[in-house]
Amino acid sequence: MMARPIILVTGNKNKLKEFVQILGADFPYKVENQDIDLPEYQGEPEEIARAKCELAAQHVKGPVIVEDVSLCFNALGGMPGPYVKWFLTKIGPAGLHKLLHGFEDKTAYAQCIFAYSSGENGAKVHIFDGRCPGQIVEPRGPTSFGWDPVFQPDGFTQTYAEMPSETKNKISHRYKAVAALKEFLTKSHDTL
Ligand SMILES: O=c1[nH]c(=O)c2ncn([C@@H]3O[C@H](COP(=O)(O)OP(=O)(O)OP(=O)(O)O)[C@@H](O)[C@H]3O)c2[nH]1
Ligand SMILES: [Mg+2]
Repeated sequence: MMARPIILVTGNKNKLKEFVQILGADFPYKVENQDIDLPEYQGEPEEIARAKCELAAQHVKGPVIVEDVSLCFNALGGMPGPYVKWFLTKIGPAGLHKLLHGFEDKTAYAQCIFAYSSGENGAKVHIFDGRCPGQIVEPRGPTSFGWDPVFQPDGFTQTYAEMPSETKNKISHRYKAVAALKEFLTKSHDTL
């Protein structure tokens, strides 16, 4: 078994909390968090996650996981996408909803990409992509996590913010990506 813990590099406490809840107690590795502020490149979400993972591996010099999240509006060709953090800082959740004012199509998807590297020289970066389709609505519910109040997943009448965290964590973009990551790392358990 891998002797060293896997380091999840993120500065976002809400992401970390959900990651730990979703991962559960039956994960065969020890995971620790390091809050390293990594620069994020521009580009497609997968390229951003890959570059972030390579930088994290250089810092940690061991096994790392990074997460990059996008909120993609279909009417805007996928924007704000990976730049949603900056939109959120400047215009807040209500502003995100207003961006779609002139568009009939309010559909969107939340995308979570995990990238894993063993941290060895030249190691492959493995990508795990989880998506949840939904709609952008007027903000409803607690404002403790990002754009949760404006994202209503398909099949639900509540926004992510309004639903219990156990429900969000069973259907979310993050749930789907963590499930794929967990399956990969659990299967590799004897070889890593
Ligand atoms: O309402 C939300 N529900 C979620 O499930 C969720 N997951 C991420 N986010 C936000 O979307 C942006 C992604 O940017 P991001 O992936 O670069 O994250 P970050 O910079 O905060 O952390 P990190 O890069 O250190 O890991 C940031 O504003 C995050 O707060 C979410 N908001
Ligand atoms: Mg970030």
